[in-house]
Amino acid sequence: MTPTAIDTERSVRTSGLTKVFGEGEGAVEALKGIDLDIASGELVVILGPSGSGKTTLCNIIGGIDGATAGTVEVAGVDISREAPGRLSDFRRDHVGFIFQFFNLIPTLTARENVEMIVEMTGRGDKGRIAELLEAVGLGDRMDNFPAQLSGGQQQRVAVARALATDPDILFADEPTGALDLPTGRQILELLQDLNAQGRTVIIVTHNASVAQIAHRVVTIVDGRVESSVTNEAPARAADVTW
Ligand SMILES: Nc1ncnc2c1ncn2[C@@H]1O[C@H](COP(=O)(O)OP(=O)(O)OP(=O)(O)O)[C@@H](O)[C@H]1O
Repeated sequence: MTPTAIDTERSVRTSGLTKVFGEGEGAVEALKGIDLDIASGELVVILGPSGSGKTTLCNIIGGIDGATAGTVEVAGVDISREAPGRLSDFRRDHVGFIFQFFNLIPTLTARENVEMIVEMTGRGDKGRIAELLEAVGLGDRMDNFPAQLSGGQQQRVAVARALATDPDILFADEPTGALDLPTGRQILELLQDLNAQGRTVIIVTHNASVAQIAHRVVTIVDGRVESSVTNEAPARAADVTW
């Protein structure tokens, strides 16, 4: 599989993005003026050491958190000054999240975990849930609870759940962090396939090997973009090792 061609249409643009947590002496300036453009259909890996601001950046682009200063445009919408209610509409309509520890509801089956998102958001098609779970390789495990599934299988449920609302942009925060190498690699293959189908994919990680599959690697250090490097020949996820 070859990674998808990049559409020139812009998916994300941040300008002077700043985030300060807390006030006074205890204030932490997590982002110190981030200027970043991500094209529609790009697979971007955001790399950086622990505490550099990766998750904060992702949360603001994804509409989970607000900025202190600067602007954030996603899919043509300036979300930096949106009220919290409007931000949740934006998330529902445009964004899918995949987290390191899966964040599944333990008392719901794989199928019900995905169904819940469709019900909550009013987006997506309940009739497509079985198809989505099959597409992530869980056709025969749909009626299992999270505790009956391996870590990799749980992460697949999380991917299916993120896809259920048909988002424009998929965010994955350390999607391989809790997984062993073969299983983590399978999740990366899944993300690379979804990108090849045209979705913008943003992966946050401190695992430098994951960067090999990216069209572009953005390195964040101490709340600033240290570098943005285009990868002329992204690796196939199946070939990545760490
Ligand atoms: N809610 C918060 N309140 C106060 N400080 C915060 C909050 N969230 C993050 N921070 C601080 O902001 C800085 C950036 O944190 P962030 O989680 O974005 O880093 P990261 O690069 O994702 O780290 P990691 O790889 O460890 O997850 C850190 O100094 C962190 O302690």
